[in-house]
Amino acid sequence: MSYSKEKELAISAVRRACGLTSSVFNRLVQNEKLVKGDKSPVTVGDFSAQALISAMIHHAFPSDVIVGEEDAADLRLDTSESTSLRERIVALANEALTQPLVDGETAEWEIGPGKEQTSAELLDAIDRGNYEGGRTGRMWCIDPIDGTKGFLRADQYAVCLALIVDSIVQVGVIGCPNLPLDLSNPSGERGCIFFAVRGEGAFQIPITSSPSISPPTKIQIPLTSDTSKLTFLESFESAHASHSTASAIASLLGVTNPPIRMDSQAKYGCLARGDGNGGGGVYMRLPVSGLGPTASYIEKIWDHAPGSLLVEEAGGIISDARGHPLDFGLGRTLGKGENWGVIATGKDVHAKVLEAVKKAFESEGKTLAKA
Ligand SMILES: Nc1ncnc2c1ncn2[C@@H]1O[C@H](COP(=O)(O)O)[C@@H](O)[C@H]1OP(=O)(O)O
Ligand SMILES: [Mg+2]
Ligand SMILES: [Mg+2]
Ligand SMILES: [Mg+2]
Repeated sequence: MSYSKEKELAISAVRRACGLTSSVFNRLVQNEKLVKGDKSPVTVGDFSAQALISAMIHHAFPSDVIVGEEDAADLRLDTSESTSLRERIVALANEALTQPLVDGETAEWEIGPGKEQTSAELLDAIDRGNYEGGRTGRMWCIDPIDGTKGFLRADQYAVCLALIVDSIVQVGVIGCPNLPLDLSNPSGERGCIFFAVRGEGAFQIPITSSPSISPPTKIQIPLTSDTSKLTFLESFESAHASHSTASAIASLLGVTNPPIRMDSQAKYGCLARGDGNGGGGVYMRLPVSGLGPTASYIEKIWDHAPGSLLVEEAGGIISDARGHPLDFGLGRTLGKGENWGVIATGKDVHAKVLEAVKKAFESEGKTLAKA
């Protein structure tokens, strides 16, 4: 089955959301940030980008369901703080929704100029992301700002969108407004969109372009069997993934390149296009404490769905620390006790990396057997 309409929609929604989040960053004021129940931050950028993407999906594919990170409960409160946040979010989402189409966008299913949505419609669009997930059917998955802490630091973040059909990711798009097109030239042009459709390869385009304006660049993980040439791609935030276990694994593999520490699924884009020193990369995400059923954090599907397809289509393998595939059919998360971290790398070295993970765990007194 071809997913060309879904791909076009997803790229257009992600590009618009990236424009929105970049402009929000420049105008962000302190009281536009909330702290969620899990202590993580959420901004007007997260809410308005989810409203925008969800409204576009609903307009183009009204019967599809959506799993989105954010919900509008805090925006529906009858307080002055809530009212002013709501007004900002509605204005921002409408500004992005009604922007003129760029070359290659299809007027038939874009919302487009003159079609402002009401506040109620946009709050409902955010809450349409409340779907509980599951094994069957077509389901979109939105992380409107992945790496909100990076976003607030003016560092890396990503706007992430995937289409999952019967638990398999079929389309994945990751927009990275602050990522250099060429990581080895950090002062060069910034802003990349990565995209993949299952069976069709992985691609990068500049955020300022669209696939119909300039041909996308096909990207590939470099082939190598020499693990010592690998570059580790790790969370910037040491509370999100263990830097020390990653470093022990890197030593076992003979790695000498320093790790690239970066927020968000931008790491999957860097892995897929071969950033590092030409020897391929490893996305390494292991819990800070506990493992499997005792892990300190349960991974969410929106944090890995598009990245996993990008890696597979660029010639990589993604699994947990036991080598099990990620299961996107268990609900909104990768499953409590079902997922044991995330490890993604080129297919020639994946098995060797898993061997090193096992050894590193053994020396920490942990076992990969299910308790
Ligand atoms: N305690 C945590 N452990 C692991 N990941 C977390 C934790 N808290 C938030 N996250 C999520 O980890 C992702 C950031 O990935 P990375 O660590 O690779 O930069 C984000 O999705 C972030 O949520 P959010 O989307 O709200 O920023
Ligand atoms: Mg968040
Ligand atoms: Mg996220
Ligand atoms: Mg997020």
